[in-house]
Amino acid sequence: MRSVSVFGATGSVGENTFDLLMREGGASAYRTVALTGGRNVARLAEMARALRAEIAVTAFDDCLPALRDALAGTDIEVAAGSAAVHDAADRPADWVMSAIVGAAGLVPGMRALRHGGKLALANKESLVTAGQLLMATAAANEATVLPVDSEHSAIFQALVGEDIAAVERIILTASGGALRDWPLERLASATVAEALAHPNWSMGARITIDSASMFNKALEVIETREFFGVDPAQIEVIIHPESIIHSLVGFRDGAVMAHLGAPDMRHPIGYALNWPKRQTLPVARLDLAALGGLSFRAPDEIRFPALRLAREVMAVRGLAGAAFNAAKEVALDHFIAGELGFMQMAAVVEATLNRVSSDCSLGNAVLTLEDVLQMDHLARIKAAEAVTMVKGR
Ligand SMILES: NC(=O)C1=CN([C@@H]2O[C@H](COP(=O)(O)OP(=O)(O)OC[C@H]3O[C@@H](n4cnc5c(N)ncnc54)[C@H](OP(=O)(O)O)[C@@H]3O)[C@@H](O)[C@H]2O)C=CC1
Ligand SMILES: CC(=O)[C@@H](O)[C@H](O)COP(=O)(O)O
Ligand SMILES: [Mn+2]
Repeated sequence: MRSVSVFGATGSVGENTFDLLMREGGASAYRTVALTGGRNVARLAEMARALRAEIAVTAFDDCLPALRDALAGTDIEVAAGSAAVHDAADRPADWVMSAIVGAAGLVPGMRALRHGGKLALANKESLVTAGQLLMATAAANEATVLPVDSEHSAIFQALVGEDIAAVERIILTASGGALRDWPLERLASATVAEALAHPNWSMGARITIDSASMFNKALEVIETREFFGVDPAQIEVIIHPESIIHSLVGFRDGAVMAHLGAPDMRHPIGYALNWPKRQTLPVARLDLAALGGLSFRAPDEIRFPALRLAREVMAVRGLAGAAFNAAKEVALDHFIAGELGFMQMAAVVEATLNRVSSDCSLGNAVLTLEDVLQMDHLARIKAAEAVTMVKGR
């Protein structure tokens, strides 16, 4: 029986993963090693009972009593705290879903890779912050990293049987997010609720807001560079409001392979779960006649400064991705808390990169996980200063 673990089980990707595991037979088809969550311990306990997990872990110490109560009378182990989440990744599993949101997902994914096996990677922040290290760790341990981000799964599928050296360009599609049709001058006043109204995808709050600011696409451009090992100049972004084409690969003979499908994360998750085979998945089938047409437009980098910043980060590489992601997370926290305007998020990220690079060289090669975690910590301090500076302008 195949063994699985799901990190971030209670989130949007986690729920979709759980749905597929249950449809494919649940506890009679899979041995579930570890399930982790955050504050939603009631749901974590429900999932752990349904899949008869060996251990359920909440990332937050104060949630332990509630998790223990919810799993009383079962033989499921419980634990709490970020160290317990990391330790859960030391329990070998054949297939591990990395779906914690943010940089908090990096260490569990890295620890899981030490056992070989398959890492289904939704946590794009792992590649943005530590791409070279993560891919080297996977190679050293003969582990397979399977992309779950819809664009990267699409590219991965378009590359089956192809030589990466024959790739001329990779075209990432972007919905443009909730505010894509707003006039530029109105964006500064966008509220959290407005940024959360994604036109096509149902996702966690943080990625949904990142989608509206295009920080999500900025992270994905870097993720593409790190996962596929292509040159940044080969990566393009195109706004495709329908989110039906999930990305495209252009080859040196002029052919362009596109991956199409309904916007449903159970496709890329199911592909990673069943890889290298394909199984029947419960996703809506495309009706092209009903769709009628697909549209595209070039992204505007004034409207979406995150895309320009991603290019700058890729030019430096090294620890710049860790600083960029940490600054983005701090800026997003302040936007969600109502303390920063929508367009001020990019200003905070840019100011943070400037502040960090005046103190140390971001372009240093990433040597260890500790280097990345230290940069993450430093950039959060600098980002908090940048928030004060940007708010005072
Ligand atoms: N949602 C989507 O469709 C897609 C998501 N992704 C990526 O997948 C990842 C997950 O996204 P999504 O599912 O939307 O996120 P959600 O916010 O919906 O879920 C996040 C998960 O992480 C847990 N969590 C939150 N904070 C911490 C922490 N500090 N330590 C450990 N666990 C924590 C949450 O627990 P709890 O809720 O119990 O508090 C939850 O289980 C992100 O990296 C995102 O960019 C990529 C492509 C598509
Ligand atoms: C489903 C998925 O992979 C998300 O990352 C999605 O791509 C977000 O949509 P945007 O294209 O709006 O960023
Ligand atoms: Mn995506």
